[in-house]
Amino acid sequence: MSTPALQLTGIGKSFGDVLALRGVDLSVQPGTVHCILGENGAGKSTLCNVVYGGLRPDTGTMTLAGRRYAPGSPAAAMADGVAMVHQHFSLIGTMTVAENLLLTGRGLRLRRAELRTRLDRLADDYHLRIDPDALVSAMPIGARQKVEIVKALLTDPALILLDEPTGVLDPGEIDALIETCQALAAAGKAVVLVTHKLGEVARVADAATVLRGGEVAGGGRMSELTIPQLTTAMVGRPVSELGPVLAAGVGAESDGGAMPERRATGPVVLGLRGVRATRADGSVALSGVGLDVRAGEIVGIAGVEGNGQSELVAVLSGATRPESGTVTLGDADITSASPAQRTRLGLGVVPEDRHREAMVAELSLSENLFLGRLHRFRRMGLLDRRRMDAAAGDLIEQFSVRTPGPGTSMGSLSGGNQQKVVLARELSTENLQCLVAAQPTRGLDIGAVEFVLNQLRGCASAGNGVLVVSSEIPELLALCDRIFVSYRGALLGPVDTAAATAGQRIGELMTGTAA
Ligand SMILES: Nc1ncnc2c1ncn2[C@@H]1O[C@H](COP(=O)(O)OP(=O)(O)OP(=O)(O)O)[C@@H](O)[C@H]1O
Repeated sequence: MSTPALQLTGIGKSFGDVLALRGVDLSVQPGTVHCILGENGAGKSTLCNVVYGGLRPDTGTMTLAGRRYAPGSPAAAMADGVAMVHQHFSLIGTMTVAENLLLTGRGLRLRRAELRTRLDRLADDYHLRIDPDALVSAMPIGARQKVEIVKALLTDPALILLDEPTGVLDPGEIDALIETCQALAAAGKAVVLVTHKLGEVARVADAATVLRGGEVAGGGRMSELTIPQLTTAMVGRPVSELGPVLAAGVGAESDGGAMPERRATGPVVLGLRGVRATRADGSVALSGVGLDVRAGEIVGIAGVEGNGQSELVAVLSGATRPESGTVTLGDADITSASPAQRTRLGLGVVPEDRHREAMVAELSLSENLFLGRLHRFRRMGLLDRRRMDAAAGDLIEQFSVRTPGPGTSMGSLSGGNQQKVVLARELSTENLQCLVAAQPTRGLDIGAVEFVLNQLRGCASAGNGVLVVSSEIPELLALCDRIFVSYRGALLGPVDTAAATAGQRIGELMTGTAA
């Protein structure tokens, strides 16, 4: 075996009382893709940030290509040949791709013409073609992700860390990213890929390491490992106990039982009639959409990113006012209602961009759980924090949020745990009639995905309507009574989810190749 591109020995890192990493040993070979797996809060991002110089480890040592390595900052890590693509995007939306890259490349003294040559080379070598003149805010999420990767590669790193890059991508974009990772490894670079998706691990990893509670819980070369072994190390229980959707995802049998059967017999709780909306650039986002969601049913919306799904959720949440058409919740016309009024009327919304739209990083977990509902805990004008924290404690336990307690700041939770908090809040909306959930399982570990799917089923079984917008077709098929496909601002379908060909039919509608 050659000298490892990266070697970690006994790395430990705490945040106050939270031991995020304990005694982590890791060896990444050059020319390989090394996947890091683990439940939400297992320490994956912390590990990447330690290697990238954003965090200093409390214990342990690192070597890079055999040389002692202790970066004091990301700039120092970059100078040593390490690059990182973070979970959250860092591009400036009001600037073009080239402007963003030149800003990053300042330290490299890149000139505009030289940048174009470099971009052409990266496009050829790593399947990363991007339009330098495109305005970032107008680009779909998958294209922005590519720009983030290009930005990281401009320094020609020997080691590149990708922290959950595929969470926001659709299947076609994931295929492209996998090709990029393989091309990077073929060029001799070491790629560290954090992911929750075991299908990707099976396709792309040469080696894998599982973190659990900040410790290495398993891993090795993929030629000597199976996906069910990795899953067991990750969740700490046998794969046979996973539910059917997830077991299928890891290629295992399950005794998790059949899907519950439900009938859509209730009244319409959420209704859209002739809803039209346009984007900032004047293009049509929703072209007269009509949809009914009934009490007790789960309706799914699939679609390739950029076909109107995000705008549909924005219209439902009250973030965007439609140009024409109506939206009703139960008997109430909520077309012009504010987000807060919608919450009071019983609409729960889990937006796609939770980080920006659904949480306040500086506030505590408790405050985030009861945002807009603090009146419940007021007594004679004063906030009864003890009662609020106790109620938060119940939700934290119910949703297995990994945190020291309800007073912890929301921003210090791991990405997946932040998401669980938003779900917990919206599912516990008072007088809930309908829940709208955009990409509800994005960024969650497989145990948490199973939990969320069961919560959504439970929400419908309790007599609420549920509308799920997701790019995860197997999850939609396992969950929904009816599925529509969002295509160029219209809803196509519904697709009969009981039909054996449902998945194929959805794929055809998504890509516009349906007869
Ligand atoms: N800046 C911080 N301050 C306090 N605690 C932190 C901070 N960053 C991370 N943590 C804690 O360290 C632990 C590990 O978090 P980390 O983000 O590394 O997990 P992760 O495996 O990347 O999770 P996810 O899959 O949800 O993104 C968590 O308990 C998290 O709350």
